[in-house]
Amino acid sequence: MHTPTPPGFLLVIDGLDGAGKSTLIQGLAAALTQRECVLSREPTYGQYGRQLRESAATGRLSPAAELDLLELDRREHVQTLILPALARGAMVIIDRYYYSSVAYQALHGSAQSILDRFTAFAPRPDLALILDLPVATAIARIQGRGEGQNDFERADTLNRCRERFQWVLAHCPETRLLDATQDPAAVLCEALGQIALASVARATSREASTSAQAKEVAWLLARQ
Ligand SMILES: Nc1ncnc2c1ncn2[C@@H]1O[C@H](COP(=O)(O)OP(=O)(O)OP(=O)(O)O)[C@@H](O)[C@H]1O
Ligand SMILES: Cc1cn([C@H]2C[C@H](O)[C@@H](COP(=O)(O)O)O2)c(=O)[nH]c1=O
Repeated sequence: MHTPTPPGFLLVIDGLDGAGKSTLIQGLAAALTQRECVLSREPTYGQYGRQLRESAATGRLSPAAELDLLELDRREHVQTLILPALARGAMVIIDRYYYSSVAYQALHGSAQSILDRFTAFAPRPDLALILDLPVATAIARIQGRGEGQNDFERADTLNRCRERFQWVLAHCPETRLLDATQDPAAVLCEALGQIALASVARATSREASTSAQAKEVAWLLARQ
């Protein structure tokens, strides 16, 4: 006898500022109509996330304070939105996750230690697509939106972040590189293909993944 279908599917879209994450997520939400889709982003618009967003415009916090606020924000996000949505079987699509912390905050510390800090309480995605593109292209897109660049969006910072995303791709098996220089329709098509592959992989290892993810969700819920 089969165990029940695993609950939920956690999809993360991550990458540099201006890579096209929001554009891709809009396309995915329009295409993925078969099941409940919950869209979210980090930093969130909760109390801690708003403080982080304000600091990007008004002056960066110390690295330690930034990491502490990110942890508070992510813990609240996991507890109030991500785990409940996964538990009821939704597809949760997040614009940025702990890969961004490794990319941006690891400028001040080891990538592995930051990854360990967040994987200790935040569920591992079923699939994380890292949108990759040259920094000059990302900056041109940011400028094309008619916005100024904030402190996170300078070329030297973004070059180091791009290298850290390569580290993430090499160390996190659920991540896949997506060539973000393609036109938006091609990016969407490739993303849908990756989601289909990840869904099939889960369906074929149904019993193992059921117990693994269901246990992880239950364990994380119990610890909140
Ligand atoms: N594949 C693409 N090709 C060309 N332009 C794109 C592509 N995807 C998005 N854009 C454009 O690039 C700009 C940045 O896109 P978008 O806001 O989706 O990026 P983002 O990764 O969400 O950025 P941020 O992290 O800064 O919020 C927008 O003007 C968007 O229309
Ligand atoms: C999750 C997360 C985000 N950041 C930074 C990266 C971006 O510059 C901003 C968010 O801007 P967006 O336009 O809403 O994508 O926050 C970070 O430094 N660390 C993180 O973990």
